[in-house]
Amino acid sequence: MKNEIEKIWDDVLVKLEQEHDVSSAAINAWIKPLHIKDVQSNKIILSLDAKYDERGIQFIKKKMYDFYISLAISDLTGKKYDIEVELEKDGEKPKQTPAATPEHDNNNLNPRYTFDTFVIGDNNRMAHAASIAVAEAPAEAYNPLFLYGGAGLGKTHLMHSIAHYIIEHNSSLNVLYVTSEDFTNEVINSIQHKKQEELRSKYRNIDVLLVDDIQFVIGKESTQQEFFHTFNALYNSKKQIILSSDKPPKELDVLEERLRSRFSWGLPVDIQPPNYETKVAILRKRAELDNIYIDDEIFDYIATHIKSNIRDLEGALNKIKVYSKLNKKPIDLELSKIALQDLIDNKTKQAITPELIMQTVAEHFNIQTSDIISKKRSHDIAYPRQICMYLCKKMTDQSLVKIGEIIGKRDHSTVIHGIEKIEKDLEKDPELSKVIEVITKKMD
Ligand SMILES: Nc1ncnc2c1ncn2[C@@H]1O[C@H](COP(=O)(O)OP(=O)(O)OP(=O)(O)O)[C@@H](O)[C@H]1O
Repeated sequence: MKNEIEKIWDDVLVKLEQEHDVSSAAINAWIKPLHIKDVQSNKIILSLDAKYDERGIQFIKKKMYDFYISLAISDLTGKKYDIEVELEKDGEKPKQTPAATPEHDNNNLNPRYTFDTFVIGDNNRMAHAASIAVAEAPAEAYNPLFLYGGAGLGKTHLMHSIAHYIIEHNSSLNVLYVTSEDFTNEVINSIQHKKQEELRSKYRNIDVLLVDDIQFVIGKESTQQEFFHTFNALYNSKKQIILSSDKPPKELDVLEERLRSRFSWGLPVDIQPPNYETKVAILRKRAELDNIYIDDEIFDYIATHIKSNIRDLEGALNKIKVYSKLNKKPIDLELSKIALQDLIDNKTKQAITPELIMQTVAEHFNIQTSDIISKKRSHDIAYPRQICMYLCKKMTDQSLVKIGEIIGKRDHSTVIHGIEKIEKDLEKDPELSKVIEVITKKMD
C-alpha cells in the first residue's frame, strides 16, 4: 500500500499546488521534507525531516497541509486516509524518498517556469515582451515592472522566467524572488528577534528583487513600511524591482498612496485570460513537456469546458493523466470526459440559472427578457417563454413553483403545460431540437 501512495506522491504535490493553492515555495519548504513512513488501512503516517522540530509539525497543521494532502490523496485514489505527521528521528529517514515535483532550485524558483515553456498569446504578449526587456537589461527598461492579472494566468511563471534568465546571463547580479507572504514573515521575524538591521541590509544588497502577489502586504502596517523603504533604497540605487498583483496599482484601494504611485512609475502591464487558441497551445506545450501524446480532440474538450484560468486547465490535464494511470487505461476522449466529470458538471450546474436561461432564450429569439416575464400572449413571445420553462426544468434544480414565480409569477400548472408542449413538439419537430441545442450550447 505504501508503494501505491509513493507512486502517486508526485501527483499529490501537483494537486496541492494546482487545486489547493499551496504555493510552490511552501511545497518546497514544507511538503518536500515529508516522507511516507507507513500506510495503514485508513491512515498514512508522514515523517518530517529531522532537520525540523515540533514547531514544523505545528506549522504544517496550522496551514492545514495535512488536510490538503488527505484531500488530494482521496481525490486520486478514491479512498479517504487520515494523515498523521510525526518528527523523524535522526538516521530514520527511509531510503526510498518520494521524488518531489515541482522541484525548486536554491533560489526558490520552479525550474519549469522559464521563457522557453511560456506560451505567448494575445492575452499576455505585452507582459511577455516587457518581461524579456527587463530580463535582458535589468533596471534599464522598465522599473518597476508591475505585472497584474487574475489568479492562475501566468504572473509567477513570468517572474520566475525573468529570474532564471538573469541568473543565467548575468551571474554577478544578486537576484531574489520572494512571495509577499515570505516577505511579511521575514519582517515579522525581524521585529520579533530584533534583527531589523539584518533584514534591511539583506534586502538592500539585492540587484533584482521580485515580489509576487504584492497585494497581500496591503493592510499590514509594518510590512508596508518596510517594503516602502526597501523599494526606495533599491530604486534610488537603480536596482530592478518586479512586482505582481491581482489588480493594477490604481485599484489597490487600501494601499498607501505613496506606494501606489511608485508602483505605477515603471510599466504596469496586464495579463488577460487566454482565448481558445492560446489555451490549446498551452495544453499542447504542457503535454509535450510531460512527454505524453494527447489527441487534439481532448485539448479541444478541455479548452472549451474549462473557462477559468490556466492553472485549472493544467489541473484538468493532470486529472486525466492520473485517472489513466490509476485505471491503467490509455488516454482517449471517453476517459477524459469521465475523469473531468466532477470538474465540468459542477461548473456548468453552478453557472446555469433561470435568469441566464431567460436571457439566452430572449437573445436567441431577438426579444427582451422583460417580454418573457410579461403578460404578453402572442406566439412569438409565448413560445420562447415555454422554452424557458422547459430548459429551467431540465437544467436547473428549481421546483416548478419556483420556475413559475421567476418566469413572470405564473402558477405551476401553466409551467407544466409549457413544458409538456415543448416536450411534445420536440418529438415531431427536428428544427426545435436544433434550436434547443443551440441555446444550450450558448450557455455552456
Ligand atoms: N502562457 C503560459 N504558457 C505556459 N504555461 C502557463 C502560461 N501561463 C500560465 N501558465 C501555467 O499556469 C499555471 C499558473 O500560472 P502562475 O502560477 O504563473 O499564475 P499566477 O498568475 O501567478 O497566479 P496567482 O495570482 O494565483 O499566483 C502555472 O503552472 C504556469 O506554468
